Amino acid sequence: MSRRDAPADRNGHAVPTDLATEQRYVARLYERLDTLRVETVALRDRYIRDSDNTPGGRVERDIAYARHAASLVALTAAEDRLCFGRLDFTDGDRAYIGRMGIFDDRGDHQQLLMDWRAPSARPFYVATAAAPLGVQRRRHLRTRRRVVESLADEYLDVSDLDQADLARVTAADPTSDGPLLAALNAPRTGRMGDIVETIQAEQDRIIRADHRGVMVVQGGPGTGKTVVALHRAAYLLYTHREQLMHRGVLVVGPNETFLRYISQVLPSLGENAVVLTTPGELFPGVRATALDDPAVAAIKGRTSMAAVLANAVLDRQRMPREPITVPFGGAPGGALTADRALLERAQQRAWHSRLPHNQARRLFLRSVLDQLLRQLVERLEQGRVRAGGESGDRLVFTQDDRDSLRRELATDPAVAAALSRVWPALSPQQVLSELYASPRRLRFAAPDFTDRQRALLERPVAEHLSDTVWTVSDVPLLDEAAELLGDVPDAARGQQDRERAERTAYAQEVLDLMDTSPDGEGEGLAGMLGIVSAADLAERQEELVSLTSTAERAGSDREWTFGHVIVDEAQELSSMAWRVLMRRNPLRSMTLVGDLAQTSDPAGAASWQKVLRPYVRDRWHLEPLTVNYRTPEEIMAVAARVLSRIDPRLQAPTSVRATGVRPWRRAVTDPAGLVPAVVRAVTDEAEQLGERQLAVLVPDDLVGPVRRALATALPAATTAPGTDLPPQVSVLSVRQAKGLEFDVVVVVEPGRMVQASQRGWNDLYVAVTRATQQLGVVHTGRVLAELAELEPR
Ligand SMILES: Nc1ncnc2c1ncn2[C@@H]1O[C@H](COP(=O)(O)OP(=O)(O)OP(=O)(O)O)[C@@H](O)[C@H]1O
Repeated sequence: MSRRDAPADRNGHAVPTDLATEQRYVARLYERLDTLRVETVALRDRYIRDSDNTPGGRVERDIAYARHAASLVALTAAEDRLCFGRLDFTDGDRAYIGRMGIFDDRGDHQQLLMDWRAPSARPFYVATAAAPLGVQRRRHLRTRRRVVESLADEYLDVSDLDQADLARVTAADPTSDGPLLAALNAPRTGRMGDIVETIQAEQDRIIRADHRGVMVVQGGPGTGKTVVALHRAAYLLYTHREQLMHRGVLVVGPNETFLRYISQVLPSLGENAVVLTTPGELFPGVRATALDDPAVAAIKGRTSMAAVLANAVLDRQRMPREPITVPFGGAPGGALTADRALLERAQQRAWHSRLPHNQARRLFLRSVLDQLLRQLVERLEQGRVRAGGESGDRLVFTQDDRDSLRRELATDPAVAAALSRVWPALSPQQVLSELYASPRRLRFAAPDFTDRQRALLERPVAEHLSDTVWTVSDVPLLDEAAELLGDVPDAARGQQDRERAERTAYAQEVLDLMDTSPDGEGEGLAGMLGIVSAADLAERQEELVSLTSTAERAGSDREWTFGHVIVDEAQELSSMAWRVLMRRNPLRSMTLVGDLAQTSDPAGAASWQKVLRPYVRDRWHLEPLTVNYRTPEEIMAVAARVLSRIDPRLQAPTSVRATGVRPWRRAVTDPAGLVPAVVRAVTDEAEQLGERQLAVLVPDDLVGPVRRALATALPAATTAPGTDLPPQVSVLSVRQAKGLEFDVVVVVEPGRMVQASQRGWNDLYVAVTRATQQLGVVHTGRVLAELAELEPR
C-alpha cells in the first residue's frame, strides 16, 4: 500500500486542482444538506399548524413532530466533517463516504454520499493492498467548516496506473503522519470524539459484527474498546433501525464523569435512541454514587445475595404464632380471630400462586377474608340472633348477605390495619433498609454468612426511607428485591414514582401508536392524551420529544427490556449487577467491553467465562483488540512491567506510535513535602501545557489535599471553563479516572496505590495507561522496582 498525505506532484506538493474538485463536490453536499434541513423544519412546523385539534389529530401531530425533530438532530449532527472519504474503484466507480447518506433530488436520485455504516462503505475501512476489494485508491478528506483543507491518498492497487500517476503516487511525504496518527497526536479536549474517519480493520470487524448473541471485546488499555463499542451502537441503530429504535440500546459506563466524557460520541453520529447510564442508576428512582467499603461491596456483589433477599422477603411472609384479633363491629363481641391455622392456609394459597410478594398478597388477603367471613357467618348463626327477629330462630344467610358482609369486612379500616402487618405491601427500599437495620432479620435471611459478614451488612435505618443513601452496590439488590416483590401498590409508592409511572404510560402509548397506526387513529387514547391541550402544545413539544424518547421511557421503567446492551468496563460489574443487566436484555444481545487486568472493584470479574456461564453457558464469543492507540511506546514499556506483576502471562497491547519522550519520576524525601512537590511538578508541566489536558492521579485520601493545593497554585487551570468541559488540570482517584485519558498524567504515590487494595496493581496499571503523551510519577520512599527505569528528575 502506498500513502500520500496530500494530492502531490513529483515534489510532494499538493495539486490544487484535486483540492478544488473536492471542494466543489463537498459544497454540493452541504447545499443538499441545507435543503434537507429546511424541508424537515417546514414539515415539522406544518404538523403543528395544520393538525386538527381532535385527540386523534393531536396524537398524529405529536408523533410527526417527534420524528421530524429526530431527523433534524441527525441532519445537524452531520454538519461537522460531513464527508471524509472517497473510494475510487478499479472499474471506474467512485463513492464518497460520510456521516449520512445523501441522495440527489434531481434526475435519477443518484447517491451523492454514502453513510459510513452502509455495507458498500466497508472497503474504506478494511481494504488493504493485499485484499483491495476492488478499490484502487482510498482518499481521506480533511474538512473544517465546510472547507476541504487537505487530502491524503492511499493506493491499494497500482497495476492500472500510468507512468505519471505512478510517479505521483510514489512521491509520498515520508514525514507524513497519515490521518490515524494525526488524530492520535491531536490534543485531548476532555471529551471523546468519534473515529469514523479512521476506524481500523480489527475495530471495523467488531463494529459490524452480527448483533445477536453475546460478544466480549477484551483488550488492553487504549485499544479503543470504548470508542468501538459506541460506534457499534451507531452501526446497530442504522442497520436494525426499526427493531432497535423502539426498544433502544442501553450503554452502561462506570460513572457519571465517564458518561460525560463519552456523551458527545453518539450525538455526533446522529444517534439518540441510546440510554447512557451507570450501574448506580439501573434501578429507576435511585441515583447511587456512594461507594461501600471494599469488604462490604464484595459481599453485596455476591450471587448468594439473591438467596438472602429471597429469604428477607420470605421473612415478611412469616405468620405470627399468636392469634390476631381483628376488630370488626359487625361481629359478636366486636372482633374476629385469625389464628395461625387460618393464616397458614392463606399463606399456602398465596405461595401456591408463585406470584411475587405484592401480587401474592392480594390472594393471601382474599383467603383470610374468605375465612373470616366464614367465621363471622358461623358465629352469627351460632348466636342465633336475627336482626329484628325472635331469638332461637336459626339465621339463614343468602349469597347477597354474604357478599355484602364480605364487602364490609374488606373495606373496614380496622380490619385492614389488623392484617396489614401479616403480609405487608412492601417496596424494595423498605425490604433492604429494614434488612440492614435488623440483626435478627439478617440472621434469618443469611444463615450461611459468618457473623462478621452479617455485621458488615448492618446499617441503621434512616429516619425517613426517602433519606436513605443508597450505594452503587445496593442498586442490584434493590432491583433483585423489586423482582421478588412485583409491582409496588400505589399506596406504597412515592409521589414521584407515581408521576413517573403516569408519564411513562403516556409516552409508551404514543409510541405504540407510532408503531402500529400510521394514520394516527387513537380514539382509545383520547382521554389520556387530552392532558396535552392544544393551547400549550407549542411549548410542550420539546418536552414531548423527550417523553417519547427511549431514554425517558426506559429510564423510568424497571421492566423495560432493551434491544441491545453495551457494557463498558464490564470487568467491574458484580455478579448481582450482571443479574440486573440480564433481566434488562432477555434476548441476550450484548456487547461487553473490558479488560480483566484493569479490574479494581472487589466484586468485579476475574473470568468472562464465570460471569457469562450462568446466563448463556458457552454461547458467547471473544473478540480481542491488540493495538494500543492511546499510550505511546515509552509509557507502555512501563505499563508492561506493571502488568507482569498482575499476571506474568499477560501481554500488554502494542502501541501504534512513539513520542520519543521518556516518562519521568521525582522522589520526595520528606513525606510532609509530598503535596508541595506535586504542586511544583504539576506547575512545571502546566507551563508547557498549551491547549492540552493534565490529570493528577492520586490515592483516594490525597484527592482533597492535592485538589486544594493545586486550586491555590493554579486557580485558572483547575477551574472548569464554565462549559460542560472539565478543567485543564484535574485531580482524580484512579477509580474516577477509569476509562478516561489525558495528554499528560502525573501519578502520585504509586506504592500506596498498590497497597491500598487486593487489586492495587490493577489500579496502578490503569493509572499509568491514561496518558496520550507524557507520564510522570511523584513518590516518597523507595521507588517501586517496576518504575525504577523512569528518568529521575
Ligand atoms: N481507529 C481510531 N482512530 C482514531 N482514534 C482512535 C482509534 N481507535 C482508538 N482511538 C483513540 O484511542 C483512545 C483510546 O480509546 P478508548 O478509550 O476507546 O480505549 P479503551 O480500550 O476503552 O481504553 P481503556 O481500557 O483504557 O479505557 C481514544 O482517544 C480513541 O479515540
